[in-house]
Amino acid sequence: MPTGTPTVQQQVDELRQQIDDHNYRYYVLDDPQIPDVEYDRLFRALKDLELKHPELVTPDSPTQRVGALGETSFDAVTHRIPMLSLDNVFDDIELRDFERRIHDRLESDEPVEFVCEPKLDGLAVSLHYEDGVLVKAATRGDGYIGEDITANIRTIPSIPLRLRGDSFPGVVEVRGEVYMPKAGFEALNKNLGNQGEKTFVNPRNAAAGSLRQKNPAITAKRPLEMCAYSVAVPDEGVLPSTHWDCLQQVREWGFRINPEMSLVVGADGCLDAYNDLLAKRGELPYEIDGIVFKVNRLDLQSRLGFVSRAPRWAIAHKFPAEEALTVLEDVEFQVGRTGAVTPVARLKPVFVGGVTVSNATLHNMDEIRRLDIHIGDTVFVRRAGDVIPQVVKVVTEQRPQGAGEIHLPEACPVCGSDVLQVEGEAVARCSGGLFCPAQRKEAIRHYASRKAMDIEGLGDKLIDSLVDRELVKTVADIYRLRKADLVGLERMGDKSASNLIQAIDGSKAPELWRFIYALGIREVGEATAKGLARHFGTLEAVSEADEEALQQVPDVGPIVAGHVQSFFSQPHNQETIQSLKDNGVAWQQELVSENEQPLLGETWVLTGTLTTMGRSEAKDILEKLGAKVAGSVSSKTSCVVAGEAAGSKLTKAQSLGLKVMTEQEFMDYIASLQPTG
Ligand SMILES: NC(=O)c1ccc[n+]([C@@H]2O[C@H](COP(=O)([O-])OP(=O)(O)OC[C@H]3O[C@@H](n4cnc5c(N)ncnc54)[C@H](O)[C@@H]3O)[C@@H](O)[C@H]2O)c1
Ligand SMILES: [Zn+2]
Repeated sequence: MPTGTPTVQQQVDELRQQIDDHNYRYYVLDDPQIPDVEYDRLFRALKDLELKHPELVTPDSPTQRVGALGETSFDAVTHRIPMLSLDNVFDDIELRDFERRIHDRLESDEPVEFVCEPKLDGLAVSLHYEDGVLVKAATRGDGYIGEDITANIRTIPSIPLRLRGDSFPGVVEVRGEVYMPKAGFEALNKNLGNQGEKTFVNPRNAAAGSLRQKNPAITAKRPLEMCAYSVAVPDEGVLPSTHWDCLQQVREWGFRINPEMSLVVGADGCLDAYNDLLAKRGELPYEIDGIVFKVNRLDLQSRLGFVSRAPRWAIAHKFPAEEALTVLEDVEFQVGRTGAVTPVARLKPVFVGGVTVSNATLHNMDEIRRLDIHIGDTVFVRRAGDVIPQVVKVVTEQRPQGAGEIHLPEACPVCGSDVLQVEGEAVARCSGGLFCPAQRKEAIRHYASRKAMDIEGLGDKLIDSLVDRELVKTVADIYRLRKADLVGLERMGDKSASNLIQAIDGSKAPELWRFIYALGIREVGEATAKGLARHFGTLEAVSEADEEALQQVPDVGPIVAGHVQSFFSQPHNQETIQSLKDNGVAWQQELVSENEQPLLGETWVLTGTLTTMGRSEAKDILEKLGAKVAGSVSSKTSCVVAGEAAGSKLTKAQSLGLKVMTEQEFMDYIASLQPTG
């Protein structure tokens, strides 16, 4: 085999092979292996070679054909008029060339009027109506033969099954784009992701994949819409004489046409329309990949005619690509202000969506597994509008040998505390809580908040400055602040600094529940903090309690118990609590006061024989706790205590689905409401 530079023929063959493969994956499988920019590059390279060597052009070259048609489960439909593609321009020079070619062909310098239409990113369909009734719908296929997707098309609400009015010709073909709006695409992908299924790279592939389902019932559930952009009838004389007016006609028949269309004159008008639409791109509820300019007069269109795969009277001006190929160089884990540990992709910088992107979110470990992403992988990055760039696909075929697997770190990269992944929850979290610097600002805010330690004057901005200047690292540092540290920060004067020092001093003796709440233990809100304080009475007792003991507290289940335990098992947390004590923080021991009535407003019923205490004793206890004790069961009953040989009241309570306690459960419950020291 001769080595060295390949011959032109070899280069052409190689490009054709690649393009054919990509066409198949894109049009038939709806699963592209490269982003469009990469594909366009290959296509241009082939076109350029064929331009320089016209003798190498063959009729089956991808430059001479559109789309692709593979094995399909749909019936074939031959298009009466071929469904062609559009030629592209990528800048204003190429656009002016397009205009010049039109003037040359028409042998006239008279300004040409163009209809400007958003280039919806979906797939083209052809819809046939006979006597106003939809009889056949087809995909573009290879431009000559498409797939019969009538049953699927019928599920799309914006497509009329019957034309409106009575002014339509007997035979009508309407063409347009079926697409999936952005919101529907995101919801669909989220759903597919949750079910562990393969997601779509972009709305175009989602639309194509959804429309070409074997089972139309699935298509019916997909959020597809359609906009019409052309019409053909056997006798063209019955149509208006311009493209613009034809579209108005199609609208009257019941189709949606795109509201962003405009009518302009010359390449200058086209460029203005391009810039206007580009500026709107992010706000549109659907995705567009460019703008299409079409000569408005139909007589001029027929004089201009077609080249092999596209009309000469229309051109697509492409927008900057929103997807690009790059390499995942590393994955770092970031700790958010709530402790969420999220993987961030470090990418080889790539220009996409109008900016250079070098980071992308990977969301969580589930996403990493779903994408099957490894360090060193070639990936699709997508940046649509102002949305954070995302890795949407991995080209597994290009994975280098020894590509690194990605693991969730065991320790928080910021504070070293354990990282916990709770079962059933997608997000992993640093367990350092209050004492993880990444979470510090948020934690300090919480600590100082009104319901917690209630330190007046310690506001958000001041906390930012204190943490940024490293004057405060843990909450214990708050108590080491001096007036001199504060003056000058956030416009803090002498007086307000003194006030704050006083407020900090005044916060040193909180109720126990406030202190527990202030620690910011996950899922321990005000009510749970109160329950813990009341049940255990001291912080030591809370911190030493095992999960079983913790679950004795009302509303504390295994998850909250786990959070409490893991918080107190972290040495950092114990150190900071000690440091708070050393700095004079002394919470009050919890004492249930005589008139505290946790069961206020509740109605209880006692039934059957109680063995450890008499009924009246039980009634006394309940009433002291604030409950009313009633003699009969109703839907308003809060709880029924069923002693031995309980009878009809118990049966009734069960049939009403009321809360029922055995005597032992009742004893445990009232014990949990009373102080234990
Ligand atoms: N990534 C890949 O592997 C891969 C493979 C093949 C093709 N592609 C991409 O597909 C595109 C080429 O495909 P194509 O031949 O369908 O051409 P095209 O998408 O560039 O243009 C033609 C299509 O534009 C659509 N369109 C949207 N709005 C329109 C309007 N107002 N008027 C007329 N048409 C409108 C129609 O569906 C029409 O078929 C390129 O963007 C290419 O990058 C990508
Ligand atoms: Zn941490």
